[in-house]
Amino acid sequence: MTLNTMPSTGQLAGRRILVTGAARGLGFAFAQTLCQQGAQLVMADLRAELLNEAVARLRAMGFEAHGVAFDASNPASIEQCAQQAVQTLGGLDGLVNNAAVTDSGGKGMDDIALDKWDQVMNVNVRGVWLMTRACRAALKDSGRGAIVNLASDTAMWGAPNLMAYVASKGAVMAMTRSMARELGADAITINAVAPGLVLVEATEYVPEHRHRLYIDQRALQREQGPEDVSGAVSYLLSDGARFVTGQVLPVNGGFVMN
Ligand SMILES: NC(=O)C1=CN([C@@H]2O[C@H](COP(=O)(O)OP(=O)(O)OC[C@H]3O[C@@H](n4cnc5c(N)ncnc54)[C@H](O)[C@@H]3O)[C@@H](O)[C@H]2O)C=CC1
Ligand SMILES: Cc1ncc2c(c1O)C(=O)OC2
Repeated sequence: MTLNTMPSTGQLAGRRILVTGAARGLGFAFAQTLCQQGAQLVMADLRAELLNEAVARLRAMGFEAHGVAFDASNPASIEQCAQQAVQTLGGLDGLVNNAAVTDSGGKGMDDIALDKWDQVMNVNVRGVWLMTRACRAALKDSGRGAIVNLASDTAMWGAPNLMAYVASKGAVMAMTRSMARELGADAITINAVAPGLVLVEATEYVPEHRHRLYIDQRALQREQGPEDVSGAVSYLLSDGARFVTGQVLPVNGGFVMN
């Protein structure tokens, strides 16, 4: 029995959207919300097994979701993933560049390993560029293409012991602005969402005092969950945001403000 079958009235009704890093955490929450808003999805991730479970969960709710395993650090794999998404969905109206290496080791800047730095940059920065490029033609064909990149408010306040990650998310914000001016020619919007510290599997390791610091400094003094972010992503992919591009939207309960 499915209560949620194919809404035709949501703000994303009929939109074909690729969400990367959708096997768990924020990406999975986005996938669920976008489906609830009427979208058809390809969910892509490195963790194939976890991805299959995630796709099965959404399908069991009556949604149209497909899984594609890929590695965002591998240019050929990105190209293949984009092609498969376009083929599976019969075109593409939206892209959420959510996949990222979020564990940059928790080390101070003196101790970041060179290969960790390279991995963070290759996935979080180069991956966003290459996936956006790989999806560009299909998003142009859509006539209403929209892209959302995941930034982080750590890049705004300068979180310590996360320097590679912070640098990568600063790059995502800057790329979003530059790409917006190029993609405007194809009537494609591109924006970034910058969440604060969100309680998900990936941040379970974050010490209690860091969570406390975030909560105490927020205008809204409580923990942030993935469902606190998905509305912003859905909005930026929707027709209501058709004249919003090149922007970074902090979604953090009023921690850093811009
Ligand atoms: N959790 C948080 O507090 C915050 C997260 N963000 C951003 O939100 C997004 C999602 O974050 P989380 O759900 O916490 O992260 P996560 O660590 O669970 O990663 C998201 C997904 O990306 C996938 N992934 C990692 N490397 C990949 C690769 N090479 N190729 C393909 N997929 C890969 C993972 O398998 C995972 O399913 C990220 O861009 C992150 O930087 C931003 C601000 C706060
Ligand atoms: C350790 C840690 N602290 C704060 C944040 C993150 C994080 O991983 C993050 O991804 O966005 C905010």
